[in-house]
Amino acid sequence: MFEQIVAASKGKQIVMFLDYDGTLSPIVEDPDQAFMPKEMRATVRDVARYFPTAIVTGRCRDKVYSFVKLAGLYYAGSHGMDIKGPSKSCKYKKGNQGVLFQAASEFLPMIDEVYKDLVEKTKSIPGTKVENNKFCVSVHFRCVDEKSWAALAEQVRSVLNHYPKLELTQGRKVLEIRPTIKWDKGRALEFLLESLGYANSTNVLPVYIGDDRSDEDAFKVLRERGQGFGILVSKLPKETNASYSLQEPSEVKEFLKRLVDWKEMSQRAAKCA
Ligand SMILES: O=P(O)(O)OC[C@H]1O[C@H](O[C@H]2O[C@H](CO)[C@@H](O)[C@H](O)[C@H]2O)[C@H](O)[C@@H](O)[C@@H]1O
Repeated sequence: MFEQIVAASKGKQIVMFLDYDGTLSPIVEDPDQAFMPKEMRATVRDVARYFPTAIVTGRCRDKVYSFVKLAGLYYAGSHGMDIKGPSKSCKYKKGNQGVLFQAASEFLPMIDEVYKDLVEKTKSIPGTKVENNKFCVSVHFRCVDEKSWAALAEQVRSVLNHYPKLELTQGRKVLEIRPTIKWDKGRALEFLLESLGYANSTNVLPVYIGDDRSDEDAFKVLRERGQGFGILVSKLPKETNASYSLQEPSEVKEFLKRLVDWKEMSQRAAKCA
């Protein structure tokens, strides 16, 4: 896989898109404890030195920033509905990037309301955790007894019946509630490529690494564009639109390190030539 990606990048700018949970940080029981290992942070910092890099996540943007803590990156939170450019000087950044795009601002009051309703409705089911991700809400059932999963899903659906403008999708032991707008991680990827000046460019090679169903929207965009590569992080074989796979975050780190080493070496070689 590494060799193919490097070969395909000849004469092109690699742009890196990285999902957070299950990709940069191992899955843990408590979503508030999903810290990014130090070595991964250092690796992502190096990646961003050589390639425009974006974190694309279902999390609230501020929350994921509190885990990643790197200023030179793009952050697309709430499944890409909340996009911000690098906060420190960056060679790819055009002017003061600030908030670049918020796809669902009018949904904020509704999301706050549904969050409160879900907390109230699910509090009787032990282990449930409801997370407010600003433009979407996650209802976690990783710590819920399997016997109660159906009851929990039923409670969530009963709340959502009052919100026809919100929809339900499922991730890794999590029910995700989001606005029914035509926006997802795939659209966010396209938006970011455009913001970086690569809208219809053939001189770009986007690489998207992710582990969950919502990442499939981005893999699909890459496949349809016939451009770049999706890399699925999974221990098990799965139906996917990704081109390649890695088993776990530690393999993601090794792949990213290799990419940085290769870039450093080729820049050194170019200087000596
Ligand atoms: O797009 P992502 O960055 O992958 O976000 C998807 C969900 O990730 C988080 O939940 C997942 O990771 C948790 C921590 O390891 C784990 O406890 C949970 O079971 C996983 O589903 C995040 O907390 C959710 O809000 C995101 O929707």
